[in-house]
Amino acid sequence: MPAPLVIFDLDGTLVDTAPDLVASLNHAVMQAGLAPVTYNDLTHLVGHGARAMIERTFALRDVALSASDLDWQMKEFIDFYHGSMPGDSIPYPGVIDAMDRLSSAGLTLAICTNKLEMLAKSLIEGLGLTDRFVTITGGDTFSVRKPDAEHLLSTIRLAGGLPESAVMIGDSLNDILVARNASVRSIAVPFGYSDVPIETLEPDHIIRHFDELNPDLIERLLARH
Ligand SMILES: O=C(O)COP(=O)(O)O
Ligand SMILES: [Mg+2]
Repeated sequence: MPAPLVIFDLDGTLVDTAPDLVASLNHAVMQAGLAPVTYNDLTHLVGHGARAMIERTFALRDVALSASDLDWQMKEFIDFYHGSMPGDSIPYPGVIDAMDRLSSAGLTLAICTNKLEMLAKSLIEGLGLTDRFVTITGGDTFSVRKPDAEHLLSTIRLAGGLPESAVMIGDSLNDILVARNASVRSIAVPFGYSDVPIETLEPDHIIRHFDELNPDLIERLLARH
């Protein structure tokens, strides 16, 4: 039986990336004449990767976006975001200690995010956290992304784990849905970028702070499987 595997979502779960996402998005869309977006807008824009975030921003402003404009916007967004990493993005309070507790107890850690894999890996590298994760997969790593079960199941396979001994931790609908679709236990956090109260997503468990994340909790959740 492989070691239990704890899989983190990235934006809004492991790292508070909102300031840099908003700044990079505005860097791109303001060049196209759009009014800047705010943190509150972000909860409705983030979740399906950069391309969807740009498309949703144009839709929010009721401005048409051609395929070539989208390519140009993507390049502006990615160059700005990547160029300023890690920027003002910081891991959420207590998450480093929580990862220490899990790793010390022999659990394995991975990341399953809808961010582009390259951006996710650069950010984690910039924060000095790369060595903590056995696998980091992004929205473009496979042909599908969260909430498609295969994104999570493939991440678990790459990490050498098993769905029945894995727990997914996330802040948004896609994270709880992908866990449910893959028959994997889920934990939700309330401090991320969900556009609805996380209780309504019906995760298996909710933690208010990473102080609550420990090997015992993971054991208990997996025992209920
Ligand atoms: O960047 C996004 O759109 C979503 O990223 P996440 O899956 O890490 O929350
Ligand atoms: Mg998230």
